Order: sequence, then structure tokens, then C-alpha cells
Amino acid sequence: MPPDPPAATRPAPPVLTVDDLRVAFPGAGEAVRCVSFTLRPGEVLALVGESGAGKSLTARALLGLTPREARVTGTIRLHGQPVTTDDLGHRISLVPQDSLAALSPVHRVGDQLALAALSLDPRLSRREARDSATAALRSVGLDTAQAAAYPHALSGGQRQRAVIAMATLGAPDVLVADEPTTALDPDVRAHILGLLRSTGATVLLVTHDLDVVRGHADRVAVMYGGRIAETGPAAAVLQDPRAPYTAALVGAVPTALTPHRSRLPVVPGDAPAPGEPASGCAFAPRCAYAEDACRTTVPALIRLPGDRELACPVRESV
Ligand SMILES: Nc1ncnc2c1ncn2[C@@H]1O[C@H](COP(=O)(O)OP(=O)(O)OP(=O)(O)O)[C@@H](O)[C@H]1O
Repeated sequence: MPPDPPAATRPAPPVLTVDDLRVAFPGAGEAVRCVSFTLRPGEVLALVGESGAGKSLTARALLGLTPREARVTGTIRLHGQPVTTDDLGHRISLVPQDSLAALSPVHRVGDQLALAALSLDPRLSRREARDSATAALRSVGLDTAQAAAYPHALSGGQRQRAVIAMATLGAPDVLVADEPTTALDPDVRAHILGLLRSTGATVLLVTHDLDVVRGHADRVAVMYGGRIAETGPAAAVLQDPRAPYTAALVGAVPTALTPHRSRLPVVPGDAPAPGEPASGCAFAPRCAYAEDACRTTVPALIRLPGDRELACPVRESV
């Protein structure tokens, strides 16, 4: 056994560890299958993949917010300890997608945050709850006039800042942000994502937008058919994708170098439904690299140099 690295070079222990997470629906099979990943202190991990890949269900499982009929199994640990129902919404907090739906239309923004602070810590006095709300709003650049406004009087970007402030109340260990900026204009989007990052929080960021991954994530986990196909540093994975599905995803997005009117590559076939295929790699039916074994054996996620992981034996040694 090689000796342990010196403490200074040893990576910090993960904040969140997800091990063999599965989400199944009666009669439909598993929509999330054997998903394992870690979140390191202060990092933004982007979960990407096409519609139906299982991103939102994975994120919602961390918050105990999967649909009632879903059967969720696996282990979720915070700082090495299994999460309890008390942790959900407190130590793991949601940044919602739709700020208008997340905020009550009949209460002032500052009042809503003060109430949220009180519900997180009922020992707070009203004044302390209000101070905590004001500080959280100020940290995202909202002033007292905006705190005194009703949600409809704020812009979409200001409202999204308010829900980020709300999610950071009580200094949670992990923020789960499920497509937090899809409803916003592109310039506001970049600002809000920068703000999310500037909170210094450890973030699981669900997105289907590779520009968001490129600009705002430290690491990326690519999902396909409910499983993780590939993980690694965001820049390395986008520049040199190893999983055939990641390569298809990256190739399907135009860049500044894509010639005008050129046709982008399209992957033939459809994404699998939950539980499909019954055996083998879910991407095999659409994969140009698929070999016989790919159709019968589910590929394990293997660690590669450069802090990467890959679930594709065919491309492991490329
Ligand atoms: N209540 C449910 N009953 C049955 N199947 C469901 C249910 N909720 C989600 N699913 C299925 O689980 C799969 C994964 O859904 P999920 O919402 O996690 O996908 P996603 O990757 O987040 O996609 P999108 O980007 O479109 O939100 C989908 O095929 C979806 O149809």
C-alpha cells in the first residue's frame, strides 16, 4: 500500500456523499440508478444530461422532495453522518427555479425571509429574525426598499436573488439549485450564477446548459438514462469528453468556432425510458463505439487519472 499523502495535499473530506442512490416508480422501474458522487467543500458540481436523464429526481432525493409514489434507496451523508429529516431544508437547502412561485405574493420579501429565519431557528427573537433576513438580502445586493417590496414589484433577477438569500439563511452545508436561472435573461443569468458561486456555498447545480457548466461549475457529473456516465473537472470534461454520450452532448452545442449554417451532429435514436434497457449500457443502442459486451453488462464508474471517472470500458484507455 502506498503511504498516505501528507495532510497538506490530502483532499478535504467531502461535505456530501451520495452512495448508490436509486429512485424507482411502481410499474415504471428505476429512473435513477446506482448514482454515487461527492460534493467537496465550497465546490459547484453541475449535474447535466438531457431531459429525463434523472437530474431533478437526484437533486430532489437530497431534499426528501421526490414524488410520494417514488421509492428512494441509497445512502446520503453530510460530513460523514447519514442525513436526518431535520437536515432536509435546513442543512441541505433548495434554490428553486421559479422565484415567483416560491415567494408568497401577499407578503413583503423581507417579512418572508424573517419568517423563514424564525422557522429555521424558533429561538430567534423577531428582531433577530428580521436582522438575519436583512443581512441575507444585503449579501445578495438587495436593499431595504427591495426588502419592503412585494415580490411582483421586483424584477425576475431581484426575485431570484431573494430566493438565493432565503436558501442561504441558517448557513446550510449544501445548496441544491435545480435550473435556478432558466427563467432569466442571459445577462441576468450570468450575474445570478456568479452570485450563487460568490456565496462560497457547496452547490449541486442541475442544468442542461453546457455554457453554465463551462462558466460556473468546478466539476461536472454527466447523467444518461438515470446513471452517471462521466464525472470530472468541468473544463477537462467539456474539452476532452470521454464517455460517448458526453461527446455527443458537447458536439450538439454550437460554439464560436462552429461555421455559420453548418449542421451539428445529431445522435440517432431516443433517450431511454425509466428502467430501460433491462441490461447493458443505456447508451449502447445509440453509441457508435458499442461492442457486444455493452449490450449485456452495465458499465461500472471507473476512476481515471486527472480526477475523472468514466462508465465506459471501451473508451477507458483512449
Ligand atoms: N412521478 C413520476 N412517475 C413516473 N415517472 C416519473 C415521475 N417523475 C419523474 N419520472 C420520470 O423519471 C425520469 C427522470 O426525471 P427527471 O425529472 O429527474 O429528469 P431530468 O433529467 O431532470 O429532466 P428535465 O431536464 O426534463 O427536468 C423521467 O423519465 C421522468 O418521466
